[in-house]
Amino acid sequence: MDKKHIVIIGLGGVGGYFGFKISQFSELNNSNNISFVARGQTYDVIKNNGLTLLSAEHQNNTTKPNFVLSSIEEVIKPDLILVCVKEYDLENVCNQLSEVITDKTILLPMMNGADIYDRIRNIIPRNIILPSCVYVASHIKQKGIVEHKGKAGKLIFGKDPQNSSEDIDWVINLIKNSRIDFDFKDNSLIDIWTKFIFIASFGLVTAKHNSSIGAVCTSQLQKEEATNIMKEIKEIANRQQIDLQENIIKRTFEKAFTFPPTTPTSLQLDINSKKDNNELELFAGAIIKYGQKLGVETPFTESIYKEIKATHNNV
Ligand SMILES: NC(=O)C1=CN([C@@H]2O[C@H](COP(=O)(O)OP(=O)(O)OC[C@H]3O[C@@H](n4cnc5c(N)ncnc54)[C@H](OP(=O)(O)O)[C@@H]3O)[C@@H](O)[C@H]2O)C=CC1
Ligand SMILES: CC(C)(CO)C(=O)C(=O)O
Repeated sequence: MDKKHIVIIGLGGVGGYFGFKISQFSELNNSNNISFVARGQTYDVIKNNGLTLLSAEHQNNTTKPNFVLSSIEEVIKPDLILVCVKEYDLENVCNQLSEVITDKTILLPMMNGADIYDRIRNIIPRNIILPSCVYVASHIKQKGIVEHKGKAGKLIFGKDPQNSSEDIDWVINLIKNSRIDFDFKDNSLIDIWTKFIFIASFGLVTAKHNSSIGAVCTSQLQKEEATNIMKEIKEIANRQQIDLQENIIKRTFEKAFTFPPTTPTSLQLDINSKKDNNELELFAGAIIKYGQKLGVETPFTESIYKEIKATHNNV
């Protein structure tokens, strides 16, 4: 069988977890060519020491891919690209990717957000893009070293609505062989919005209070704030005929209870650690824009958006 060239862009929490599994499987079986694209210090560390994943799932916690590249320009004939960057880097990454992909390159974004497929499609009009969402609690411990906590990460991905008859069995097999917990759906839209309702509400509330997933489930105020945001997102989904479960809010809290209570969200970490960039626009900005477009009032999201902006100098 032909070896495939699989490229992972962004070796942070998500790329460092899912990309690690794909790379280590291919390394052990010599089954594919793997390239990691990392920048700055992350590039130096991975080039010299490989990528380290601290996780109860892996005794051997290092993987060395076939190639470590310091920029997307160096990517040659990729078959599959995992895009594992934060939303504020997405357009920059896609613009660079459009220069190196072939007609056959498949893109698998592993990101939060309800509009990721459309944003990639705006820049890359014809390739197969597999819409997805991921659940995993993992973060950069130090550059090139990723730490995973709690349950196994999960990937839910689906057919490209624009190219639904294309054969992507090899991608599904790759994910399966790499021992990634996954579901593959004909249509992954409901799953993407199910994740969005969870992460947008919990992300915004944990960011505002610098709290945790457990605190949003147990504090009366935080629970109420998250519920109000969820109601707005549910209405936005309804208007687009995305049939979220009737009891989605209750189910979302049940799902949240399955995380260790002290789990932070990535938005909370970024905002409260005063990083230069964060994904506030991916969550609050997107809800407000969808609301304006679809005629749905979003007062609770607007208010938390303003509060976070007013109280965090980095936003
Ligand atoms: N972490 C988590 O637990 C979860 C995160 N998500 C979502 O997944 C997405 C990715 O998040 P996460 O992995 O946490 O983000 P991280 O910030 O941990 O990692 C993103 C990485 O992408 C790198 N990067 C960005 N642009 C480029 C580029 N042009 N070339 C090479 N590397 C690049 C960044 O490099 P640098 O370090 O130099 O900035 C960074 O290392 C987000 O949408 C997030 O919301 C979803 C589920 C869980
Ligand atoms: C809550 C969590 C960890 C779940 O995957 C997440 O998606 C995030 O923090 O962005």
